[in-house]
Order: sequence, then structure tokens, then C-alpha cells
Amino acid sequence: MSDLHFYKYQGAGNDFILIDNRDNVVNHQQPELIAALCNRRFGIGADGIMFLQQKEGYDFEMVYYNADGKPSSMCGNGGRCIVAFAKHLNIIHDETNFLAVDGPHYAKISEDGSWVSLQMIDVSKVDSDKDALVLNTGSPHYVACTSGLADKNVYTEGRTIRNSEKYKEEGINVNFVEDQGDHYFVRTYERGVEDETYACGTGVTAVAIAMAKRKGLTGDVSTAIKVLGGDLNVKFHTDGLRYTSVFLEGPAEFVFEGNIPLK
Ligand SMILES: N[C@@H](CCC[C@H](N)C(=O)O)C(=O)O
Repeated sequence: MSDLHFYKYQGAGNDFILIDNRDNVVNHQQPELIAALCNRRFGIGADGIMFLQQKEGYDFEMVYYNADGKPSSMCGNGGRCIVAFAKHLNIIHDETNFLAVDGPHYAKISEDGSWVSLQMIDVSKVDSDKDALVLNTGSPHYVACTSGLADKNVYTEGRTIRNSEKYKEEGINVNFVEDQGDHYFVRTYERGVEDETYACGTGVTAVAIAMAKRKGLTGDVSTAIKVLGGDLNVKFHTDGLRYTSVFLEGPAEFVFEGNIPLK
């Protein structure tokens, strides 16, 4: 039995296990192992796990799995955390270009390594589903406006939409948003965690774009968003049809590191 050295990071309460796999010794294509490491009772506990790997032409590659052990689409808060991890490993200094499942990403990181601004994919397709908006910001998102969000049963209502006939095969992340004047309050049911998380980066990015679309905003837009685990900000430029130079900004913090036996 050998030990796996891991690092734990969180971005606005969206928490992740990080593994330095530059020497490629960990075979991560083991869904049961990934799910066991992410398990909050029997493992380290996390919403997802990332492997930092070498990639020619980039500072590193981000390989992301959801807590259920399945490979996932893009994770925005995970992307911000892996940038902080790459700085900790001295792979990068104050900016980086890395590769993720949805393509190349540029990011900037503060001197102390605790604040990350991550460029997300451009978006040009925003669909309607009755009163909700549906779009892909690296991961698929359903955005529904609501009131009384603090008291909403996000688990039950999110789970029902995620498992509805239309979405159950591919799955979708379900975001509920309440306009609170100078910011939006957002709560998200995450596919692959199959629960509400404290924050979802691709989710708040989808909310900021969806709300701009609904309000017909154009030009440079900056949107403050509160989530259960803290504060995030989303910036982009739009002509009303395309959303470009999209940046997800917020905290990314080291929590602890340790070793866990690989059984
Ligand atoms: N927490 C993430 C989203 C991770 C992917 C998601 N669970 C999915 O399967 O689509 C984020 O911060 O973006």
C-alpha cells in the first residue's frame, strides 16, 4: 500500500483535492478511487478533484473529475484553485496559460496567491426553457430567477430539474438567482456532486451572462455575486449577442495538505 500526497483548496467554499501529477505516476482513470477520495465521511472530502499535469505549449494541464468519480466539463472555481496551486508549486508567477477540458485558459493571480481572475470561454448561445435561461460556460447551466432564495429548498428543486426528462441524460447544473440590488445572490445544485455546493464558478458566470441578456445590457459589464461560500465577480464585454473577454474573479485558498493510503 502506498500513500498519495494531496492538497486541499477552496474557492468561495467550492472545495477541491489537488494532486501534483507532473510525473504522471497517478492513474486517475479510476472512478471508484476518485469518488472514495472525495467522500466526506470515508475520504478527504471535496466537490471535485484535479490533477495538475505537464502539457507541451502550456504551463500545465488541468484534469478535473466531479465528486462522483466521473470526468467532467469545466470547473471555474477549480480552475481558479489550480492556478493558486501552480503558483504554490512555483510553476507560475503572476499569470498563466493552461489547458483545461474546454480549451486554453488565461489567468492572473495576486502577489499573495489568494485572488485569481480566470478567463472563461466566450458565449454566444443563450437558450430559453420556459422562464429559465440555459447556456454553456464550459459546463451546462440552467438559470432560474426567484425570490425568497435564502429559504428555498435548492436540493429538492434543483435535483428535480437536473433529473427531468429533458436534462437527465447529459445532466445540468441548476442555478437559482435573486436580484438583491447591487449584487445577485446565487445558489447552485451541481451535477456530479448531486447536491447543493457553496459556490459554482461556471454557474455564476452563466448567471451574470443570463442576467445581462435578460436586461439587454451591452458594453463592458461587471457583476457582483454572493454565494453561500463568499463573494465572486464576473466581467465581460458584450454586443448583446456575444459575450467575450469573460473573467471569473474571486478567492482561491489553500486549506491543508496530507497523505492518504491508496488501498
Ligand atoms: N463547481 C464547478 C462546476 C464543476 C462541474 C459541474 N459539477 C458539472 O458537472 O458540470 C465550477 O466552479 O464551475
